[in-house]
Amino acid sequence: MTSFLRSWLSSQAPTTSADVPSIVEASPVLNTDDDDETVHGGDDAPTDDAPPAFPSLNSAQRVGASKPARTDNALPRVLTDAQLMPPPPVPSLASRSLGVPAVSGAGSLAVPPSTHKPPASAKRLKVALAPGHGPLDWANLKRSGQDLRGVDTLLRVTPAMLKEHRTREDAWSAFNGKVYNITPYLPYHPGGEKELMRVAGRDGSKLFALTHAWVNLDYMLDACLVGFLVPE
Ligand code: HEM
Repeated sequence: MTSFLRSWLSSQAPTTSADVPSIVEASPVLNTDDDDETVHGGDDAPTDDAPPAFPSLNSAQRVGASKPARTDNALPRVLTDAQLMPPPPVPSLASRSLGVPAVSGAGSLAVPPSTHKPPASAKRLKVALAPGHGPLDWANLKRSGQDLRGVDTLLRVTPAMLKEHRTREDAWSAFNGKVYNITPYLPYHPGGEKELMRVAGRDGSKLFALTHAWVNLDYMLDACLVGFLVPE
């Protein structure tokens, strides 16, 4: 196209300087020639404001647009069962692995390791109480109004008097200045009769405090109070 214009201009008769160049209306120029010459501005550029062809005539967009487009009326293709992806297998409980390796790192959802370890010293052991001899049964016995003291009135008990009551059928013991008849409580003691009989006929305050100071002895044996420990 450019070479054609040049040859055309040179073939024209020379003009005088007085000649007024005429403005030629040019239509948008589309570079459809086979040659690779391009027009980018310069004297040969089109002088009007017509936009270039868009998309370009040889663009991929125009090529794609030549394909038949789907109309709105076209129904979507329904896939058959064979064409669909098969569903995942149903997880069976039997195939689940229970031996999941434990993750010990922080933030893990794994069950933390058990802290229920047996105590280092197995000195204090509870015994199996006979049926009907649980803590509630003892509480019910105390409320029953049954005489658990074995005495008519509260006594002043000396250590010598205390020493005389040291059999299973007649056991007294002193705890923190108070003397109790421990015989009724023997079958209810969670630590067993044998342990409790260790303090029969004597002051058991020290042993009691060493064993289970948190036990509310005064409340548990209030119905068994015999008297108060006094010096000889
Ligand atoms: C008459 C006074 C006593 C009362 C009222 C009494 C009461 C109790 C109670 C309520 C328990 C259960 C504690 C618990 O579950 O935490 C217990 C346990 C026990 N008591 Fe006594 N006790 C007495 C005296 C003694 C004495 C003098 C000994 C002697 C060595 C003793 C040895 C034990 C032992 C070994 C246990 C079981 C272990 C344990 O609870 O961990 N108790 N006693």
